[in-house]
Amino acid sequence: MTEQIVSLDVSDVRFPTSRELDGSDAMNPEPDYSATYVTIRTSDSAQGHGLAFTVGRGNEVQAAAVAALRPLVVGRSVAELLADPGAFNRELVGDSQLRWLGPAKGVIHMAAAAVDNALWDLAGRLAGKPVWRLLAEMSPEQLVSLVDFRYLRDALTPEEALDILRGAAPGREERTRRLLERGFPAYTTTPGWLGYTDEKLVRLAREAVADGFRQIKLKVGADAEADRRRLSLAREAVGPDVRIAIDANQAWGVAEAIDWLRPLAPLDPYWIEEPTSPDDIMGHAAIRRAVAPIRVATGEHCQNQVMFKQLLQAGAIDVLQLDASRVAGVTENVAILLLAARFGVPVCPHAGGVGLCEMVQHLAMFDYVAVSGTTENRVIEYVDHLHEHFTAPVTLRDGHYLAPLTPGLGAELRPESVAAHRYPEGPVWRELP
Ligand SMILES: C[C@H](O)[C@@H](O)[C@@H](O)[C@H](O)C(=O)O
Repeated sequence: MTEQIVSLDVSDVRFPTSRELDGSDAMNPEPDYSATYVTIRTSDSAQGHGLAFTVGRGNEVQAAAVAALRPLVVGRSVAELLADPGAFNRELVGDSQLRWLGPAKGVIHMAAAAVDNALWDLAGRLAGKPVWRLLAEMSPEQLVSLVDFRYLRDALTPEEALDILRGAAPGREERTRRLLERGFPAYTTTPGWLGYTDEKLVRLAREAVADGFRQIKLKVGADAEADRRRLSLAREAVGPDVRIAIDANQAWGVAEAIDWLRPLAPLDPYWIEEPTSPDDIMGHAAIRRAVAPIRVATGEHCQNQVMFKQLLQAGAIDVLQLDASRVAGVTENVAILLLAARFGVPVCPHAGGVGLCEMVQHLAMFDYVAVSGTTENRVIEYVDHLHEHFTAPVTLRDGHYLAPLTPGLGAELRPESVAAHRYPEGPVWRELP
């Protein structure tokens, strides 16, 4: 393989979801879903696609950050990059000038995610495999070579990572067979947005159960009395056996979270998600101790593998919600899956955004086949927004994600959708009142 990467294109694509869906939560009253959409092309005309999910105006800043990574990518040999994706990821994250903007956090880290994911998409397409399968067929040694252990060794050594992967190796084929047959369990956030009326919430909750979901999620944190009412309506609608997770999107301080959750406890919420600042590790630990048996979940705004390491070391979470575009792509997520396995904490990926369902399914499925080896207490989030814009949208059956078979990572947007939603010149935006 002598090809080179010849271009890296960045598009600012935005969907006016706040007007269409009212998909609001306590911290995002106008969530226009946006994607900083990345396409890398090789001299042989192969392509790889990645994206960073942002909300509305945030996409402007995000797109500029991805463009700043261009010199690290264009002109590089494809063979060299694919031979050692771990080394390439360390270059993206460790660039001696851009790391000043992080290091390894925020907009510049999400830019690295979009580029890393585009490279994995390219790798999957060249191999003719979906990325979950590409990863699941790599040797334990190859997988361990993806991980940057520099700041992880006190919690996870390369030897321990190898042991986890070698321990899971014998069952890989059987689990792949089961995955292809049944898919991976999902939960749905579709009924639970704050902007929905009680009637809509009840109708969508019932529909979710009829569609085979065994868990739904409700947004909370804006109005304590409304939360109690909505949770009891949802509980009545789904019955005692379907799990109801609740998500505060960082609305509370630590003591406030504990107080707010007390009257909700009799309604048996399964987990409380993002109860407080995503950076507050000790705060999450204190909330977890106070609200058990309600589980504490977080991760969609967790900046990097070092923060996840500390959340795990501090015993601060029961559920780890990795995100495809927040940390530095598939490569860093492999490290996070290994950390979670080391601590025995289930991974339930965050997917409430554009393109996240399409990407995170690969990570959860790889985890099942080759890392944790189980789907017990593991569910991938599903939200029914915007899948029609993707060339290979997710498929759900009976509350399960079916394993994707299309080569790559799934982040490719349909060219017509990009043209229509490009900001600000796309017709969808020009025609809005
Ligand atoms: C603005 C977004 O829709 C968020 O509300 C969403 O990502 C959410 O936190 C989730 O857990 O799905």
